[in-house]
Amino acid sequence: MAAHYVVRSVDRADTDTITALRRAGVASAHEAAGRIGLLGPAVRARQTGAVIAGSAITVSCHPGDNLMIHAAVEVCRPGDVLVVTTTSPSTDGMFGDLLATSLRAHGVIGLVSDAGVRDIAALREMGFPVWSRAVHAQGTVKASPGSVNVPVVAAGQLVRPGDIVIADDDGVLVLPVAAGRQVARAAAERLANEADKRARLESGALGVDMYNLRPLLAELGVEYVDRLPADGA
Ligand SMILES: O=C([O-])CC(=O)C(=O)O
Ligand SMILES: [Mg+2]
Repeated sequence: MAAHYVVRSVDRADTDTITALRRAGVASAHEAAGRIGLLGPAVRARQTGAVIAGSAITVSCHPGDNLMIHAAVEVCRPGDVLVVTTTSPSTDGMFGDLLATSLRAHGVIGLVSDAGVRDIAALREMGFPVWSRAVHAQGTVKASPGSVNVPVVAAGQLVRPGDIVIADDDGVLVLPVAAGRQVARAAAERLANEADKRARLESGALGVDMYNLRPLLAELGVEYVDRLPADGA
């Protein structure tokens, strides 16, 4: 039989790095990281406007069974984000407002789940942000073993315990702790640079000039014409 573990100790990123990455948001941090780390878009925000960043507590559950989510609560620390996966695909509603209440009591700031959530109105009402593959009322049991704080794969993305999780309306990004500071710095630079670009675009500047794209378009054989040539070619 496979071994199952609840691992208590997790190496987390420092608070300043996590705060800087939350400010950057998913898209900028993802670019700054070299366009890596995103979960697939099937795991999406179930509310509007929530932005979180924290340390991953990972949970590997049997499909249709939330036993290990309950087991995970006591190893969480304030600022953590619970990342739930199942060992085969499942959209069952294994998480709802009761589990959210329990997690919040232990300082957890949000849930990322490769499975389903339910009680979505109550979750929105209480302001506990969730990113999930599905919203589905299907009930689950507490019967099968799994693990807490082992590496998992969520929506195609490897997540290790303690990884930095950033989530907002654009999706969910996961970064290794070791990369955090450098990505936070690069993201801050990007944002400063974007402020300048935004101002220029606002005043009517064209991207093709700002980014010097006209030579590239010409090199790629893109021709400017007043009307489509008669043969359409
Ligand atoms: O209890 C469950 O199975 C999941 C749920 O609905 C909750 O956490 O409120
Ligand atoms: Mg419920």
